[in-house]
Amino acid sequence: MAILIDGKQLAKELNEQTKQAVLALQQEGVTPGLAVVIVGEDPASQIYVRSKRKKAEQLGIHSIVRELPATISEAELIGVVEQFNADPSIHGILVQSPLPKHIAEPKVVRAILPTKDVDGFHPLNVGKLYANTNLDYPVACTPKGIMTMLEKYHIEVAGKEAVVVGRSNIVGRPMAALLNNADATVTLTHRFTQNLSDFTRRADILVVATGVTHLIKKTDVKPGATVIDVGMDRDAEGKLTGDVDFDQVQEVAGAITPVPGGVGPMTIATLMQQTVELAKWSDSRGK
Ligand SMILES: Nc1nc2c(c(=O)[nH]1)N[C@@H](CN(C=O)c1ccc(C(=O)N[C@@H](CCC(=O)O)C(=O)O)cc1)CN2
Repeated sequence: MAILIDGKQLAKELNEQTKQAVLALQQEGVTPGLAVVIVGEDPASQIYVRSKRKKAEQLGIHSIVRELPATISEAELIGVVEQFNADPSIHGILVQSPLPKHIAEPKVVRAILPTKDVDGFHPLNVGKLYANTNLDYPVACTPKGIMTMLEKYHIEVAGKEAVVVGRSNIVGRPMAALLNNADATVTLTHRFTQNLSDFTRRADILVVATGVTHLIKKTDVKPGATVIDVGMDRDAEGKLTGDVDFDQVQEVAGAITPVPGGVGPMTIATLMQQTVELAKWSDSRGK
């Protein structure tokens, strides 16, 4: 039976550390500030944004949520981002994804100042991640949170074979880069990968982020592997579930994350951690 990687508990611990870091910064006269922009009324996005606001408030982070109508133009949305770029009380800005179809998400992301890009999606920060520089820069929160989970559970990465399923800009691509930077041998698979199972069965660390309910079964997993499920799917009864068939896979995996209570809570905790880091870095630059 696999070890359960408890994201809820880890997030609690990380949030406590963040709370202490906020207090320390406040003693230096800096209150970290987070601006969250949400466009339209996607119910899941509204839940995530509400959780971000609530967590920021609990940790003493100044937070602004800007709710905009689905009809807003790309130029108007970029205008809102630019206002936050110029606001010295804001250290981290994020635009909740997905955006309505008429708005080009990459254009909006490029409008965020790289030094306030708390999601780590700006091409400059993505470039730093791929270049594996030792500079301070933000990284996409879900993969960064997963690296924290691996570290906290003492799961070795260097020299291991890691397979990432799904190549989104939010999870798959930055996840592969982080694992590569941590000296794993990484394979990034996607919807055109033939014989997916041939790859997943080689993985010591398997990260699955596809949005396909229960894509990964027991026979797709190497015995003893660490399995990280980033899926946020609904089953036939509307119950939240993942991309991994948890009941089956836990019988063979060495360690596994549940859904809910795995990666999700760590995404928000990492966002808070990174808001504080951006505030620290901006303070050290004298801005
Ligand atoms: N700008 C961004 N947009 C999106 C991101 C992101 O990192 N930046 N990630 C996802 C959504 N997301 C955060 O924004 C997110 C998803 C899920 C959870 C979470 O805690 N899930 C819970 C279950 C919640 C539920 O019951 O519905 C869990 O897994 O336990 C947090 C954040 C896409 N958009």
